[in-house]
Amino acid sequence: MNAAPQVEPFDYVIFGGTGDLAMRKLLPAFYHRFLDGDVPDGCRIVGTARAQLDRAGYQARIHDALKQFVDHASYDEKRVRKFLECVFYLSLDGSRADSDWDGLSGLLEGGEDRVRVFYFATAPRLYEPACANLHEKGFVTAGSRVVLEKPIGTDLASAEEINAGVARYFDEKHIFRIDHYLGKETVQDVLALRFANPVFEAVWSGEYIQSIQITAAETVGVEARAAYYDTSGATRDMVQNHLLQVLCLCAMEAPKSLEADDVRDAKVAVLKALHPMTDESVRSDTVRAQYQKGEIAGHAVPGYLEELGHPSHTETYVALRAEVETPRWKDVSFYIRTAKRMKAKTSEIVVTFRASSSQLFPGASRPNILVIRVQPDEGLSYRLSVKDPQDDTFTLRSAEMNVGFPQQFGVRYPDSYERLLLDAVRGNPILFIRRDEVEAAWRWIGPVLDAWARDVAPMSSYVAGSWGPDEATRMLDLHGDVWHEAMDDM
Ligand SMILES: NC(=O)C1=CN([C@@H]2O[C@H](COP(=O)(O)OP(=O)(O)OC[C@H]3O[C@@H](n4cnc5c(N)ncnc54)[C@H](OP(=O)(O)O)[C@@H]3O)[C@@H](O)[C@H]2O)C=CC1
Ligand SMILES: O=C1O[C@H](COP(=O)(O)O)[C@@H](O)[C@H](O)[C@H]1O
Repeated sequence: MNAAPQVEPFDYVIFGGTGDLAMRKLLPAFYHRFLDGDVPDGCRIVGTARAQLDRAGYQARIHDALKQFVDHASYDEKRVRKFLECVFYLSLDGSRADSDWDGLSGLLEGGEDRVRVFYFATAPRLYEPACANLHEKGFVTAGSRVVLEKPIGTDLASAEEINAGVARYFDEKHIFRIDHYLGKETVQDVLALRFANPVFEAVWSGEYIQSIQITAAETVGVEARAAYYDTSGATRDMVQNHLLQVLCLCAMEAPKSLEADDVRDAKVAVLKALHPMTDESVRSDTVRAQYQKGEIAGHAVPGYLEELGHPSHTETYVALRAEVETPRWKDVSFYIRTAKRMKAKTSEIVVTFRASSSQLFPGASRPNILVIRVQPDEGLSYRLSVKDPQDDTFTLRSAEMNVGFPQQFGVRYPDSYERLLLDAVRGNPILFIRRDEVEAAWRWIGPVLDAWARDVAPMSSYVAGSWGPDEATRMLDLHGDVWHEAMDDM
């Protein structure tokens, strides 16, 4: 049962309402919230983009998108038609003052206090001019707020510029910088696991933990998003935002409370405690690579450069080793890895504990390993040592405790956007990123990107459908660690 407060009717304006994100994620997420009764009568969802399209044409596109992206069990033709009644479309160029802002006024309901969310599902260069127009045309009211998609900028300077630009028109408390990884239930579970379970709370430090790996592996290539991706790469697309946020949740000290700013203070403290990257550490502690042609699930797939059709220095794979310089994390390696065209789609956090110091079973026990399966198959597993039942001596054997959350709770695990879209309506910022977090993350990752741009470390390659380049295996080997997929041999 949802314990969050019911919302009053709201207006939600999606800039970029015809784009990939809106069709694949935002509108299906709204449909799910509608099914749950969280989009009450009187709500308006207004898609905007420059394309000339009428309302019926837009509704037809969404209809197709819901057929494609909503799971079979949740798709109900009658409910879809009802949901589409609250959807409108306006051809609007957010960057132009002479665009149809009056038309937008005409589509919105209510007065000053009605919640109006302006969601920017567009390239970040639109954020400031569109905010300026919203301000100029009188849309900035007590109940209005903006949601900004990532990436905020391509480096620290551009992020600062975008943040400052938006801040001219909206207070920080009305700016919701979305990071959909924070909306994932299993990412939020990191807090519950760490701070609601004394067993884990007690061992969550370098005294017991040897390393923490955070992986987001995808089987897809860059496909229709090639133009965007080639200017971004895996590090800007996934590490600067999603994976550093996950690292913060794994490494932070207990926040004073679950108030948004206490949690954000605790996260930003981690970002500031990351050991700065130098050219030397970029050489030893980073690996970047591009996929070459290969096979995924029995299908031949082209290499990145073939897919792109031109030369490129953009990485589709990145692995990094980071250190958090706080007493809690002395001598602990944090590994972050993400890539396209890997062997399997999986996002997970893998905690490797130090070997037991007990003399009773010298050298016999394998490390305990905790795996938080972010997606798919959301859940937890814990590998521990038990006595081998087939041996009369005290020989040890590994056993696994495994919890699958959807099975345990008998619920569908929602897409992260379902939670985040409504949190913006409720004005609850806990799962959104504060300005200083974005900038601290760029401050840390920037030197890696700069060093790569100067070719301080080489670009490697990996076969599509593999677990990445050998260089990444060697990077861990130097610290006595192995990637999760190779741990069965540990
Ligand atoms: N797609 C994804 O999976 C993810 C995307 N994001 C981020 O979301 C944002 C959007 O991505 P995505 O949907 O893939 O991009 P798309 O290129 O698919 O869509 C961009 C949208 O913006 C509209 N648009 C462009 N210029 C303007 C303008 N001046 N005024 C109003 N609308 C405009 C386009 O329509 P038109 O050209 O008709 O104006 C289109 O609807 C990006 O910042 C991306 O990084 C973040 C996470 C995941
Ligand atoms: O933000 C992004 O995330 C997706 C991966 O999200 P996930 O929830 O499926 O793990 C990634 O494909 C995309 O390139 C990136 O922009």
